[in-house]
Amino acid sequence: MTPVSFTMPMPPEPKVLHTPIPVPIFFNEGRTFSLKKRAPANGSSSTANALCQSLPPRPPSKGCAPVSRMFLNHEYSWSHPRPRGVSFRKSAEQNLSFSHYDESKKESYFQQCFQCICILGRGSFGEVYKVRSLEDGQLYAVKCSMERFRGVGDRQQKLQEVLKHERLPPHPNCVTFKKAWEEKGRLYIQTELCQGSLQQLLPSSEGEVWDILSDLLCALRHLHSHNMLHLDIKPANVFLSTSGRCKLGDFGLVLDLGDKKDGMEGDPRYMAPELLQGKFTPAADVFSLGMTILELACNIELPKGGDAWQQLRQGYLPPEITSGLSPMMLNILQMMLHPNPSKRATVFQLCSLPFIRRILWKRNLSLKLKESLRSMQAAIQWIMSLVCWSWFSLIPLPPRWKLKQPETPTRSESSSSYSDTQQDSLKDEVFHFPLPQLDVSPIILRSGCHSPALPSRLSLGSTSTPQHLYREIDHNHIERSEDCGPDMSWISGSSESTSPVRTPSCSSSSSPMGDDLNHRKQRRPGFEPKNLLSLFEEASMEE
Ligand SMILES: Nc1ncnc2c1ncn2[C@@H]1O[C@H](COP(=O)(O)OP(=O)(O)OP(=O)(O)O)[C@@H](O)[C@H]1O
Ligand SMILES: [Mg+2]
Ligand SMILES: [Mg+2]
Repeated sequence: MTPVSFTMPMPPEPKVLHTPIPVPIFFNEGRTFSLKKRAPANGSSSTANALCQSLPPRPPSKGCAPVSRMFLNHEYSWSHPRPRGVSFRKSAEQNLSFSHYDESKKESYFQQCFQCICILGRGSFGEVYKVRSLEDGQLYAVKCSMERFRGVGDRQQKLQEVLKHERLPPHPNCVTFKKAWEEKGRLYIQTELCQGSLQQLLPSSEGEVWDILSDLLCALRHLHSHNMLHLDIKPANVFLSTSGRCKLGDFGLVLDLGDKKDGMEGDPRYMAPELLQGKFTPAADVFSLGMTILELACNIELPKGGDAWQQLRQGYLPPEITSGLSPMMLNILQMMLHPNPSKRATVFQLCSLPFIRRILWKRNLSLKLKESLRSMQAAIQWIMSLVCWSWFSLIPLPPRWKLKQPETPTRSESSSSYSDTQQDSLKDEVFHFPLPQLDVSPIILRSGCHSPALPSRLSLGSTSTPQHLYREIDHNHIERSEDCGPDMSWISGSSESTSPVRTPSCSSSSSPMGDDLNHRKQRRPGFEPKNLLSLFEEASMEE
Protein backbone atom coordinates (compact mmCIF):
# COMPACT_ATOMS: atom_id res chain seq x y z
CA MET A 1 0.00 0.00 0.00
CA THR A 2 1.41 3.35 -0.94
CA PRO A 3 1.35 5.94 1.82
CA VAL A 4 -1.23 8.65 1.30
CA SER A 5 0.31 12.06 1.32
CA PHE A 6 -1.74 15.10 1.94
CA THR A 7 -0.75 18.72 2.20
CA MET A 8 -1.60 20.86 5.18
CA PRO A 9 -3.70 23.93 4.34
CA MET A 10 -1.37 26.93 4.77
CA PRO A 11 -2.57 30.34 5.95
CA PRO A 12 -2.21 33.14 3.38
CA GLU A 13 1.12 34.95 3.42
CA PRO A 14 0.85 38.08 5.60
CA LYS A 15 1.34 41.39 3.86
CA VAL A 16 4.76 42.61 4.85
CA LEU A 17 5.50 46.20 3.96
CA HIS A 18 9.17 46.33 4.86
CA THR A 19 12.00 43.95 5.16
CA PRO A 20 11.71 41.93 8.37
CA ILE A 21 13.68 42.99 11.41
CA PRO A 22 16.78 40.78 11.64
CA VAL A 23 16.27 37.99 14.10
CA PRO A 24 19.24 36.60 16.03
CA ILE A 25 21.31 34.21 13.91
CA PHE A 26 21.93 30.96 15.71
CA PHE A 27 25.06 28.90 15.47
CA ASN A 28 25.03 26.10 12.90
CA GLU A 29 23.83 22.95 14.47
CA GLY A 30 26.92 21.16 13.16
CA ARG A 31 29.22 23.47 15.11
CA THR A 32 30.89 21.71 18.01
CA PHE A 33 31.90 23.13 21.35
CA SER A 34 34.86 21.90 23.32
CA LEU A 35 33.90 20.17 26.51
CA LYS A 36 35.29 21.49 29.77
CA LYS A 37 36.11 17.97 30.97
CA ARG A 38 37.66 15.82 28.33
CA ALA A 39 36.75 12.20 27.97
CA PRO A 40 39.19 10.03 29.97
CA ALA A 41 41.94 8.47 27.88
CA ASN A 42 43.34 5.00 28.53
CA GLY A 43 45.06 4.62 31.93
CA SER A 44 44.94 6.80 35.04
CA SER A 45 48.23 8.53 34.44
CA SER A 46 47.11 9.71 31.08
CA THR A 47 43.83 10.86 32.71
CA ALA A 48 45.76 12.91 35.23
CA ASN A 49 47.92 14.21 32.44
CA ALA A 50 44.93 15.20 30.37
CA LEU A 51 43.34 16.91 33.39
CA CYS A 52 46.57 18.76 34.11
CA GLN A 53 46.68 19.97 30.56
CA SER A 54 43.10 21.07 30.58
CA LEU A 55 43.20 22.99 33.87
CA PRO A 56 43.67 26.74 33.60
CA PRO A 57 46.82 28.21 35.13
CA ARG A 58 46.57 28.99 38.83
CA PRO A 59 45.81 32.63 39.57
CA PRO A 60 48.74 34.60 40.97
CA SER A 61 48.74 34.49 44.74
CA LYS A 62 47.46 37.66 46.38
CA GLY A 63 49.30 39.27 49.23
CA CYS A 64 46.32 39.36 51.54
CA ALA A 65 42.70 38.31 51.53
CA PRO A 66 40.14 40.77 50.12
CA VAL A 67 38.56 43.12 52.64
CA SER A 68 35.17 41.46 52.26
CA ARG A 69 36.71 38.15 53.42
CA MET A 70 38.52 39.72 56.35
CA PHE A 71 35.27 41.18 57.76
CA LEU A 72 32.91 38.34 57.12
CA ASN A 73 30.14 39.69 59.29
CA HIS A 74 30.31 43.21 57.98
CA GLU A 75 26.99 45.02 57.62
CA TYR A 76 25.99 47.23 54.76
CA SER A 77 24.61 50.57 55.83
CA TRP A 78 21.18 49.64 54.48
CA SER A 79 20.92 46.37 56.36
CA HIS A 80 20.80 48.32 59.62
CA PRO A 81 17.65 47.26 61.48
CA ARG A 82 16.37 50.82 61.99
CA PRO A 83 14.23 52.12 59.11
CA ARG A 84 15.70 54.98 57.13
CA GLY A 85 13.97 57.43 54.85
CA VAL A 86 15.06 57.31 51.23
CA SER A 87 15.19 60.67 49.59
CA PHE A 88 17.40 62.37 47.07
CA ARG A 89 16.06 65.75 48.08
CA LYS A 90 16.91 66.23 51.71
CA SER A 91 18.48 64.32 54.57
CA ALA A 92 17.16 60.77 54.57
CA GLU A 93 15.76 60.79 58.10
CA GLN A 94 13.77 63.97 57.57
CA ASN A 95 10.84 62.60 55.63
CA LEU A 96 10.14 59.66 57.94
CA SER A 97 7.84 60.15 60.90
CA PHE A 98 8.52 58.00 63.94
CA SER A 99 5.39 58.99 65.86
CA HIS A 100 3.91 55.48 65.59
CA TYR A 101 7.16 53.57 65.54
CA ASP A 102 8.69 51.90 68.56
CA GLU A 103 12.20 50.69 67.91
CA SER A 104 12.09 48.21 70.77
CA LYS A 105 9.34 46.20 69.04
CA LYS A 106 10.24 43.53 66.55
CA GLU A 107 7.62 44.59 63.99
CA SER A 108 8.89 46.57 61.03
CA TYR A 109 8.16 50.26 60.39
CA PHE A 110 5.61 49.19 57.79
CA GLN A 111 3.88 46.89 60.24
CA GLN A 112 3.79 49.45 63.02
CA CYS A 113 2.87 52.59 61.09
CA PHE A 114 0.34 51.22 58.61
CA GLN A 115 -2.83 49.23 58.83
CA CYS A 116 -2.58 46.74 56.00
CA ILE A 117 -5.95 46.23 54.29
CA CYS A 118 -5.29 43.99 51.32
CA ILE A 119 -2.87 43.26 48.54
CA LEU A 120 -3.45 45.29 45.38
CA GLY A 121 -1.11 43.63 42.98
CA ARG A 122 2.20 42.09 42.36
CA GLY A 123 4.91 42.89 39.82
CA SER A 124 8.49 42.01 39.12
CA PHE A 125 9.70 44.48 41.74
CA GLY A 126 7.41 43.60 44.56
CA GLU A 127 4.00 43.50 46.10
CA VAL A 128 1.67 46.46 46.48
CA TYR A 129 -0.59 46.76 49.51
CA LYS A 130 -3.59 48.93 50.20
CA VAL A 131 -2.89 50.49 53.57
CA ARG A 132 -4.14 53.14 55.97
CA SER A 133 -1.47 55.35 57.41
CA LEU A 134 -1.78 55.63 61.18
CA GLU A 135 -0.04 58.97 60.93
CA ASP A 136 -2.72 60.81 58.96
CA GLY A 137 -5.52 58.22 58.70
CA GLN A 138 -5.45 58.32 54.88
CA LEU A 139 -5.44 55.40 52.48
CA TYR A 140 -2.32 54.77 50.40
CA ALA A 141 -0.60 52.15 48.29
CA VAL A 142 2.74 50.83 49.56
CA LYS A 143 5.00 48.88 47.23
CA CYS A 144 7.43 46.60 49.08
CA SER A 145 10.37 45.11 47.27
CA MET A 146 10.12 41.36 47.08
CA GLU A 147 13.81 40.64 47.55
CA ARG A 148 16.41 42.18 49.81
CA PHE A 149 19.07 44.27 48.09
CA ARG A 150 21.62 41.95 46.56
CA GLY A 151 24.42 44.48 46.74
CA VAL A 152 25.34 48.09 46.31
CA GLY A 153 24.48 48.14 42.60
CA ASP A 154 21.15 46.42 43.10
CA ARG A 155 20.21 48.89 45.82
CA GLN A 156 21.21 51.86 43.67
CA GLN A 157 19.13 50.50 40.82
CA LYS A 158 16.04 49.99 42.99
CA LEU A 159 16.38 53.44 44.51
CA GLN A 160 16.21 54.94 41.02
CA GLU A 161 12.42 54.62 41.16
CA VAL A 162 12.37 56.97 44.15
CA LEU A 163 14.75 59.38 42.44
CA LYS A 164 12.56 59.59 39.34
CA HIS A 165 9.42 60.10 41.41
CA GLU A 166 11.12 62.96 43.21
CA ARG A 167 12.55 64.52 40.08
CA LEU A 168 9.27 64.60 38.21
CA PRO A 169 7.04 67.47 39.37
CA PRO A 170 3.55 66.31 40.40
CA HIS A 171 0.97 66.02 37.65
CA PRO A 172 -2.71 64.99 37.79
CA ASN A 173 -2.05 62.19 35.29
CA CYS A 174 0.91 60.69 37.16
CA VAL A 175 0.67 58.66 40.37
CA THR A 176 1.60 60.93 43.29
CA PHE A 177 4.58 59.91 45.35
CA LYS A 178 4.39 60.30 49.13
CA LYS A 179 7.59 58.91 50.60
CA ALA A 180 10.01 55.98 50.55
CA TRP A 181 12.09 54.21 53.14
CA GLU A 182 14.30 51.18 53.48
CA GLU A 183 14.47 48.68 56.27
CA LYS A 184 16.47 45.48 56.58
CA GLY A 185 17.49 45.59 52.94
CA ARG A 186 14.02 46.17 51.53
CA LEU A 187 12.66 49.25 49.80
CA TYR A 188 9.16 50.58 50.51
CA ILE A 189 7.50 53.17 48.28
CA GLN A 190 4.33 54.90 49.48
CA THR A 191 2.15 56.48 46.78
CA GLU A 192 -1.40 57.65 46.38
CA LEU A 193 -3.96 54.87 46.26
CA CYS A 194 -5.62 54.27 42.92
CA GLN A 195 -8.54 52.10 41.90
CA GLY A 196 -6.74 49.28 40.13
CA SER A 197 -5.14 49.36 36.72
CA LEU A 198 -6.31 49.34 33.12
CA GLN A 199 -5.30 45.70 32.94
CA GLN A 200 -8.39 44.84 34.92
CA LEU A 201 -10.76 46.96 32.88
CA LEU A 202 -12.10 46.70 29.37
CA PRO A 203 -13.40 49.90 27.78
CA SER A 204 -16.89 49.41 26.44
CA SER A 205 -16.80 52.07 23.75
CA GLU A 206 -14.34 53.97 21.61
CA GLY A 207 -15.24 57.13 23.51
CA GLU A 208 -13.70 55.60 26.63
CA VAL A 209 -10.56 54.71 24.69
CA TRP A 210 -10.25 58.36 23.58
CA ASP A 211 -10.55 59.41 27.23
CA ILE A 212 -7.75 57.02 28.19
CA LEU A 213 -5.62 58.22 25.29
CA SER A 214 -6.07 61.87 26.20
CA ASP A 215 -5.11 61.24 29.85
CA LEU A 216 -2.03 59.28 28.87
CA LEU A 217 -0.98 61.84 26.27
CA CYS A 218 -1.05 64.46 29.03
CA ALA A 219 1.04 62.22 31.30
CA LEU A 220 3.54 61.50 28.54
CA ARG A 221 3.77 65.15 27.52
CA HIS A 222 4.63 65.94 31.15
CA LEU A 223 7.34 63.27 31.28
CA HIS A 224 8.86 64.12 27.91
CA SER A 225 8.89 67.84 28.62
CA HIS A 226 11.03 66.99 31.67
CA ASN A 227 13.39 64.92 29.54
CA MET A 228 12.25 61.62 30.99
CA LEU A 229 11.19 58.40 29.30
CA HIS A 230 8.84 55.97 31.01
CA LEU A 231 9.84 52.88 28.98
CA ASP A 232 7.21 50.65 30.59
CA ILE A 233 3.89 52.00 29.36
CA LYS A 234 1.30 49.23 29.42
CA PRO A 235 -2.23 48.78 30.79
CA ALA A 236 -0.87 47.26 34.04
CA ASN A 237 1.03 50.48 34.74
CA VAL A 238 -1.90 52.81 34.13
CA PHE A 239 -3.95 53.35 37.27
CA LEU A 240 -7.34 54.90 37.83
CA SER A 241 -8.29 57.60 40.28
CA THR A 242 -11.63 57.68 42.09
CA SER A 243 -12.97 60.09 39.49
CA GLY A 244 -11.83 57.85 36.62
CA ARG A 245 -8.72 59.81 35.68
CA CYS A 246 -5.96 57.64 34.24
CA LYS A 247 -2.61 58.00 35.96
CA LEU A 248 0.71 56.72 34.76
CA GLY A 249 2.55 54.83 37.50
CA ASP A 250 5.39 52.35 38.11
CA PHE A 251 8.44 54.52 37.56
CA GLY A 252 10.79 51.55 37.91
CA LEU A 253 12.26 51.91 34.41
CA VAL A 254 12.03 55.67 33.98
CA LEU A 255 15.10 56.99 32.20
CA ASP A 256 16.30 60.54 32.67
CA LEU A 257 17.82 61.57 29.35
CA GLY A 258 20.12 63.96 31.19
CA ASP A 259 21.68 61.11 33.18
CA LYS A 260 23.54 59.55 30.23
CA LYS A 261 22.68 56.13 31.56
CA ASP A 262 21.49 53.13 29.63
CA GLY A 263 17.80 52.43 29.59
CA MET A 264 16.12 49.10 30.14
CA GLU A 265 13.42 47.69 27.92
CA GLY A 266 10.06 46.99 29.46
CA ASP A 267 7.42 44.45 28.52
CA PRO A 268 8.16 43.00 25.03
CA ARG A 269 4.48 43.18 24.08
CA TYR A 270 4.53 46.98 24.15
CA MET A 271 8.19 47.52 23.29
CA ALA A 272 9.24 49.72 20.37
CA PRO A 273 11.35 47.93 17.71
CA GLU A 274 14.27 50.36 17.86
CA LEU A 275 14.93 49.44 21.51
CA LEU A 276 16.46 46.23 20.17
CA GLN A 277 19.20 48.43 18.74
CA GLY A 278 19.54 50.35 21.99
CA LYS A 279 17.89 53.54 20.67
CA PHE A 280 16.15 55.00 23.71
CA THR A 281 14.19 58.06 22.62
CA PRO A 282 10.79 59.56 23.51
CA ALA A 283 9.45 57.85 20.37
CA ALA A 284 9.67 54.50 22.21
CA ASP A 285 7.08 55.69 24.73
CA VAL A 286 4.76 56.85 21.94
CA PHE A 287 4.99 53.37 20.42
CA SER A 288 4.19 51.66 23.72
CA LEU A 289 1.25 54.01 24.22
CA GLY A 290 0.06 53.12 20.71
CA MET A 291 0.27 49.41 21.55
CA THR A 292 -1.63 49.98 24.81
CA ILE A 293 -4.39 51.81 22.95
CA LEU A 294 -4.49 49.13 20.24
CA GLU A 295 -4.93 46.45 22.89
CA LEU A 296 -7.71 48.36 24.65
CA ALA A 297 -9.51 49.51 21.52
CA CYS A 298 -9.47 46.12 19.78
CA ASN A 299 -9.58 43.94 22.93
CA ILE A 300 -6.72 41.73 21.80
CA GLU A 301 -3.85 39.94 23.49
CA LEU A 302 -0.67 41.40 22.11
CA PRO A 303 2.02 38.94 20.97
CA LYS A 304 5.23 38.57 22.98
CA GLY A 305 7.21 37.50 19.94
CA GLY A 306 7.00 35.67 16.62
CA ASP A 307 5.67 36.78 13.25
CA ALA A 308 2.74 38.75 14.64
CA TRP A 309 5.17 40.72 16.85
CA GLN A 310 7.30 41.52 13.79
CA GLN A 311 4.32 42.53 11.67
CA LEU A 312 3.04 44.96 14.28
CA ARG A 313 6.49 46.56 14.29
CA GLN A 314 6.51 46.91 10.52
CA GLY A 315 3.51 49.20 10.55
CA TYR A 316 1.07 46.43 9.63
CA LEU A 317 -2.19 46.56 11.57
CA PRO A 318 -4.22 43.48 10.61
CA PRO A 319 -7.60 44.66 9.23
CA GLU A 320 -9.38 41.77 10.93
CA ILE A 321 -8.61 43.29 14.34
CA THR A 322 -8.87 46.97 13.45
CA SER A 323 -12.02 46.76 11.33
CA GLY A 324 -14.21 48.05 14.16
CA LEU A 325 -12.16 51.20 14.71
CA SER A 326 -13.10 54.63 13.45
CA PRO A 327 -10.86 56.04 10.67
CA MET A 328 -9.60 58.70 13.08
CA MET A 329 -8.56 56.12 15.70
CA LEU A 330 -6.87 54.01 13.04
CA ASN A 331 -5.06 57.05 11.71
CA ILE A 332 -3.77 58.05 15.16
CA LEU A 333 -2.66 54.45 15.86
CA GLN A 334 -0.73 54.35 12.58
CA MET A 335 1.00 57.61 13.51
CA MET A 336 1.96 56.22 16.93
CA LEU A 337 3.05 52.82 15.66
CA HIS A 338 5.22 53.98 12.77
CA PRO A 339 8.16 51.57 12.54
CA ASN A 340 10.63 54.40 12.00
CA PRO A 341 11.10 56.31 15.29
CA SER A 342 12.10 59.50 13.49
CA LYS A 343 8.88 59.44 11.44
CA ARG A 344 6.69 58.50 14.40
CA ALA A 345 4.53 61.33 15.74
CA THR A 346 5.85 62.92 18.93
CA VAL A 347 3.57 63.45 21.89
CA PHE A 348 3.71 67.21 21.24
CA GLN A 349 2.65 66.76 17.61
CA LEU A 350 -0.20 64.48 18.66
CA CYS A 351 -1.41 66.92 21.28
CA SER A 352 -1.44 69.75 18.75
CA LEU A 353 -3.71 67.92 16.29
CA PRO A 354 -7.04 69.80 16.17
CA PHE A 355 -9.04 66.64 16.86
CA ILE A 356 -6.88 65.65 19.84
CA ARG A 357 -6.96 69.20 21.17
CA ARG A 358 -10.73 69.03 21.13
CA ILE A 359 -10.88 65.72 23.02
CA LEU A 360 -8.26 66.93 25.50
CA TRP A 361 -10.35 70.00 26.19
CA LYS A 362 -13.57 67.98 26.58
CA ARG A 363 -11.90 65.42 28.85
CA ASN A 364 -10.35 68.11 30.99
CA LEU A 365 -13.69 69.82 31.43
CA SER A 366 -15.61 66.65 32.33
CA LEU A 367 -12.93 65.57 34.84
CA LYS A 368 -12.85 69.01 36.46
CA LEU A 369 -16.62 68.90 36.76
CA LYS A 370 -16.59 65.39 38.21
CA GLU A 371 -13.80 66.18 40.65
CA SER A 372 -15.42 69.38 41.88
CA LEU A 373 -18.71 67.51 42.34
CA ARG A 374 -16.87 64.91 44.39
CA SER A 375 -15.18 67.48 46.58
CA MET A 376 -18.52 69.26 47.05
CA GLN A 377 -20.09 65.96 48.11
CA ALA A 378 -17.25 65.34 50.53
CA ALA A 379 -17.55 68.87 51.95
CA ILE A 380 -21.32 68.48 52.45
CA GLN A 381 -20.78 65.15 54.18
CA TRP A 382 -18.17 66.67 56.42
CA ILE A 383 -20.41 69.63 57.35
CA MET A 384 -23.35 67.30 58.03
CA SER A 385 -21.29 65.11 60.32
CA LEU A 386 -19.96 68.21 62.11
CA VAL A 387 -23.51 69.52 62.60
CA CYS A 388 -24.71 66.14 63.90
CA TRP A 389 -21.75 65.87 66.24
CA SER A 390 -22.20 69.38 67.66
CA TRP A 391 -25.96 68.87 68.03
CA PHE A 392 -25.40 65.67 70.03
CA SER A 393 -22.63 67.08 72.17
CA LEU A 394 -24.04 70.58 72.83
CA ILE A 395 -27.68 69.84 73.66
CA PRO A 396 -27.74 68.63 77.28
CA LEU A 397 -29.99 65.59 77.64
CA PRO A 398 -31.85 64.91 80.92
CA PRO A 399 -29.89 62.37 82.97
CA ARG A 400 -32.35 59.54 82.35
CA TRP A 401 -32.06 60.10 78.57
CA LYS A 402 -28.37 59.59 78.65
CA LEU A 403 -27.08 56.32 77.36
CA LYS A 404 -25.93 53.97 80.02
CA GLN A 405 -22.17 53.68 79.96
CA PRO A 406 -20.55 50.49 81.17
CA GLU A 407 -18.92 50.99 84.54
CA THR A 408 -15.53 49.66 83.62
CA PRO A 409 -15.05 50.11 79.97
CA THR A 410 -12.94 47.53 78.26
CA ARG A 411 -9.79 48.56 76.48
CA SER A 412 -11.30 48.64 73.05
CA GLU A 413 -14.34 50.58 74.21
CA SER A 414 -12.38 53.19 76.06
CA SER A 415 -10.13 54.08 73.16
CA SER A 416 -11.93 56.69 71.17
CA SER A 417 -9.33 57.57 68.60
CA TYR A 418 -9.38 55.61 65.42
CA SER A 419 -5.70 54.97 65.36
CA ASP A 420 -5.59 53.50 68.85
CA THR A 421 -8.20 50.87 68.15
CA GLN A 422 -6.75 50.10 64.79
CA GLN A 423 -3.29 49.80 66.15
CA ASP A 424 -4.30 47.23 68.72
CA SER A 425 -6.05 45.03 66.25
CA LEU A 426 -3.27 45.61 63.78
CA LYS A 427 -0.65 44.28 66.08
CA ASP A 428 -2.71 41.30 67.05
CA GLU A 429 -4.37 40.37 63.82
CA VAL A 430 -2.74 41.81 60.77
CA PHE A 431 0.96 41.72 61.06
CA HIS A 432 1.56 38.28 62.38
CA PHE A 433 3.05 37.19 59.11
CA PRO A 434 6.39 38.43 57.85
CA LEU A 435 5.94 40.93 55.07
CA PRO A 436 6.25 40.84 52.17
CA GLN A 437 4.93 37.32 51.73
CA LEU A 438 6.88 35.69 49.00
CA ASP A 439 5.17 32.36 48.89
CA VAL A 440 1.61 33.53 48.44
CA SER A 441 -0.02 31.48 45.74
CA PRO A 442 -0.95 33.03 42.39
CA ILE A 443 -3.93 35.29 42.50
CA ILE A 444 -6.49 36.43 40.04
CA LEU A 445 -7.07 40.10 40.65
CA ARG A 446 -10.13 41.37 38.91
CA SER A 447 -10.75 44.67 40.55
CA GLY A 448 -7.52 45.36 42.29
CA CYS A 449 -9.19 45.79 45.63
CA HIS A 450 -8.70 42.46 47.31
CA SER A 451 -6.42 39.56 47.10
CA PRO A 452 -8.37 36.45 47.87
CA ALA A 453 -5.13 34.53 48.02
CA LEU A 454 -3.84 36.55 50.89
CA PRO A 455 -4.59 35.00 54.24
CA SER A 456 -7.75 36.31 55.85
CA ARG A 457 -5.57 37.66 58.61
CA LEU A 458 -4.78 40.52 56.30
CA SER A 459 -8.22 41.94 56.87
CA LEU A 460 -8.68 43.41 60.27
CA GLY A 461 -10.41 41.42 62.96
CA SER A 462 -12.60 38.53 62.06
CA THR A 463 -14.25 40.18 59.07
CA SER A 464 -11.94 38.98 56.36
CA THR A 465 -12.71 39.12 52.64
CA PRO A 466 -16.31 37.97 52.34
CA GLN A 467 -16.34 34.41 51.09
CA HIS A 468 -19.44 34.88 48.97
CA LEU A 469 -17.56 37.29 46.75
CA TYR A 470 -15.26 34.59 45.56
CA ARG A 471 -15.74 31.39 43.67
CA GLU A 472 -13.18 28.96 44.81
CA ILE A 473 -11.33 27.16 42.03
CA ASP A 474 -8.71 25.33 44.00
CA HIS A 475 -6.51 25.96 46.97
CA ASN A 476 -4.42 28.51 45.17
CA HIS A 477 -6.87 30.11 42.76
CA ILE A 478 -9.89 31.95 43.96
CA GLU A 479 -11.84 34.02 41.51
CA ARG A 480 -14.18 36.88 42.31
CA SER A 481 -17.79 36.38 41.37
CA GLU A 482 -19.73 38.72 39.10
CA ASP A 483 -21.23 40.92 41.76
CA CYS A 484 -17.82 42.44 42.28
CA GLY A 485 -16.79 42.54 38.63
CA PRO A 486 -15.10 45.41 36.83
CA ASP A 487 -17.06 48.64 36.88
CA MET A 488 -16.68 50.90 33.89
CA SER A 489 -18.77 53.70 35.33
CA TRP A 490 -15.57 55.53 36.08
CA ILE A 491 -15.42 56.69 32.51
CA SER A 492 -19.04 57.60 31.96
CA GLY A 493 -19.34 58.97 35.48
CA SER A 494 -22.70 57.31 35.92
CA SER A 495 -22.16 56.10 39.45
CA GLU A 496 -19.82 57.85 41.77
CA SER A 497 -19.47 56.57 45.26
CA THR A 498 -19.82 59.10 48.01
CA SER A 499 -17.06 57.53 50.04
CA PRO A 500 -13.78 59.41 49.79
CA VAL A 501 -11.94 56.38 48.45
CA ARG A 502 -13.63 53.52 46.75
CA THR A 503 -12.54 50.53 44.82
CA PRO A 504 -13.54 50.32 41.15
CA SER A 505 -15.91 47.47 41.41
CA CYS A 506 -16.75 47.26 45.07
CA SER A 507 -18.65 50.03 46.71
CA SER A 508 -17.41 50.94 50.14
CA SER A 509 -20.18 48.87 51.63
CA SER A 510 -19.12 45.75 49.81
CA SER A 511 -15.46 46.15 50.53
CA PRO A 512 -14.31 43.91 53.32
CA MET A 513 -12.56 46.81 54.90
CA GLY A 514 -15.61 49.03 54.62
CA ASP A 515 -17.70 46.30 56.25
CA ASP A 516 -15.13 45.86 58.88
CA LEU A 517 -14.92 49.51 59.77
CA ASN A 518 -18.71 49.84 59.81
CA HIS A 519 -18.99 46.88 62.12
CA ARG A 520 -16.33 48.35 64.26
CA LYS A 521 -18.28 51.58 64.62
CA GLN A 522 -21.69 50.01 65.03
CA ARG A 523 -21.10 46.97 67.18
CA ARG A 524 -19.19 48.17 70.15
CA PRO A 525 -20.10 45.75 72.94
CA GLY A 526 -21.94 47.34 75.83
CA PHE A 527 -22.46 50.52 73.86
CA GLU A 528 -25.52 49.82 71.77
CA PRO A 529 -26.47 52.76 69.54
CA LYS A 530 -29.95 54.10 70.13
CA ASN A 531 -32.34 55.98 67.96
CA LEU A 532 -32.73 59.53 69.25
CA LEU A 533 -36.40 59.65 68.23
CA SER A 534 -37.19 56.56 70.26
CA LEU A 535 -35.50 58.15 73.27
CA PHE A 536 -37.78 61.18 72.98
CA GLU A 537 -40.80 58.90 72.63
CA GLU A 538 -39.75 56.86 75.65
CA ALA A 539 -39.28 60.02 77.71
CA SER A 540 -42.67 61.53 76.73
CA MET A 541 -44.43 58.23 77.54
CA GLU A 542 -42.81 58.17 80.97
CA GLU A 543 -44.00 61.73 81.64
N1 LIG B 1 -0.97 53.23 43.56
C1 LIG B 1 -1.58 52.08 43.30
N2 LIG B 1 -2.91 51.97 43.50
C2 LIG B 1 -3.56 50.82 43.23
N3 LIG B 1 -2.97 49.71 42.76
C3 LIG B 1 -1.65 49.75 42.55
C4 LIG B 1 -0.88 50.93 42.81
N4 LIG B 1 0.40 50.68 42.51
C5 LIG B 1 0.44 49.41 42.09
N5 LIG B 1 -0.77 48.83 42.10
C6 LIG B 1 -1.09 47.45 41.71
O1 LIG B 1 0.06 46.65 41.89
C7 LIG B 1 0.52 46.12 40.63
C8 LIG B 1 2.03 46.13 40.62
O2 LIG B 1 2.49 47.45 40.82
P1 LIG B 1 3.75 48.03 40.03
O3 LIG B 1 3.47 47.98 38.58
O4 LIG B 1 4.09 49.37 40.57
O5 LIG B 1 4.83 46.94 40.47
P2 LIG B 1 6.15 46.44 39.73
O6 LIG B 1 6.68 45.35 40.58
O7 LIG B 1 7.04 47.60 39.50
O8 LIG B 1 5.59 45.89 38.36
P3 LIG B 1 6.38 45.61 36.98
O9 LIG B 1 6.52 44.15 36.90
O10 LIG B 1 5.41 46.16 35.95
O11 LIG B 1 7.65 46.39 37.02
C9 LIG B 1 -0.13 47.02 39.58
O12 LIG B 1 -0.31 46.40 38.35
C10 LIG B 1 -1.46 47.37 40.23
O13 LIG B 1 -2.40 46.34 40.04
MG1 LIG C 1 4.24 47.53 36.90
MG1 LIG D 1 7.97 48.26 37.74
